[in-house]
Amino acid sequence: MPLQAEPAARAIAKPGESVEIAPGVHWIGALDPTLRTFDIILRTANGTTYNSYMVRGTDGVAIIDTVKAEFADDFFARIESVARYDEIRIIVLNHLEPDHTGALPELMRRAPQAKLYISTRATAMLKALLKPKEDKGPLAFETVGTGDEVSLGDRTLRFLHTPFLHWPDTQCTYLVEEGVLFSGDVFGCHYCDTRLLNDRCGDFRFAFDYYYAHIMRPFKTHVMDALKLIEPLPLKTIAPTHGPILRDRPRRYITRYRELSTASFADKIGNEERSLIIFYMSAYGSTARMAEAICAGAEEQPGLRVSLYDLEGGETQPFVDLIESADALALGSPTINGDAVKPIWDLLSSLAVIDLKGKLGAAFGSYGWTGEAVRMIEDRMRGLKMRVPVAGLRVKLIPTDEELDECRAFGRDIASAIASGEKGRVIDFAELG
Ligand SMILES: Cc1cc2nc3c(=O)[nH]c(=O)nc-3n(C[C@H](O)[C@H](O)[C@H](O)COP(=O)(O)O)c2cc1C
Repeated sequence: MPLQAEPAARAIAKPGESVEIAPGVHWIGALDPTLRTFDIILRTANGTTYNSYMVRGTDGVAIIDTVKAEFADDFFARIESVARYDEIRIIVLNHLEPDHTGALPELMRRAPQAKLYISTRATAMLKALLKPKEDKGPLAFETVGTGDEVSLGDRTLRFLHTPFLHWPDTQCTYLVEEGVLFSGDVFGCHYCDTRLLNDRCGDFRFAFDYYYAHIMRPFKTHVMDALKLIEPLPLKTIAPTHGPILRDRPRRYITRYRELSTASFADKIGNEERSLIIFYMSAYGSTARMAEAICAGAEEQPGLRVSLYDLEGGETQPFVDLIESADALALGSPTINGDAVKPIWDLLSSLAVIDLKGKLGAAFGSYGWTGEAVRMIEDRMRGLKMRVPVAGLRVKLIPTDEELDECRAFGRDIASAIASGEKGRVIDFAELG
């Protein structure tokens, strides 16, 4: 049974109408059902929504987040169906991503008396976003952190500092009296359904997990910190900025986030040993022979599990979990037209969702005349904040017996670098903020 069966039981998002999702709390967002690719990297099956909310108290109105600029007309029409602009005292921005701040400048023009509430980390971003003009006076905004509150008379908005979910400036906002958590992109997903509510719309579980995997996964440790703040809250509804509003058993989604954030592959299967994974591509077999010799050399190190994969025709996606729990990654590519081959780049780009900082990287490959691939792979590894302690190994055309000995030595050197490094890495996002 839904906890919040009324008043939204029969709600459906219609043009120009808001939807009441809890007493005095209205959805005033926008639907984008034809979208199929979001932020270049994400696919969506049936579009997305830009959820924005209005809270009415005895002492005025608050707007929580806005919508993407192209959908501003829908947003303003929905506001006008439930409030006058001169009633708006508070505008909360849970993070400043353009899909939730596109309509902000126009909202500020229509409701100039309203004050903005943002996290401290959002200050510089807000100024960059709005480019305040000296002659128009200072921006009316206040920075807030965990536990800070703002009152609407009989309604209280309390803020939770939840940085990096998934922007540095992310915060969540909790409506104390109704137990509604306005969670920003946290617990959101790209799924568009006019029925809006999780117990009424279609099955979106795949979209929920997919969104987590691509958007929240890089910030697992921050997800865990945020859950510590969110879990103790009495909750009736989670109101995210994308996808269904989670009013039916909202705690299921918190539990799911905890599951997805705690269980790394290594945690699930146990990983006492250190691990090196070698991936390679080879057109004529030379880089393959190097890879086998490197594998043999590395295997001489006790307590090191070495895996060897030919990327030919293979998918890179299944390897992402494996790489996340490995200590080191060695990539082998021949130089083809002055570059490493595409599957190697595909593998490297698929790793953007995991934290590679401090993980050990090494590169090798056969070449004919210029041999750029190895250096390029090493540069990319460093760009991903991996350590590259052993200089890359190149062999001209077919490796000789002596060169295969060098490959074995290269494998041993990688193994010793793994053995001397510390297992387990500390994720430090401070420099990003
Ligand atoms: C289409 C093609 C383009 C190539 N381009 C380069 C190149 O730009 N620079 C270079 O050093 N070698 C180049 N080579 C030579 C390969 O790197 C060399 O044959 C290497 O030994 C192949 O390694 P493999 O047996 O692991 O495939 C090229 C080879 C082919 C077939």
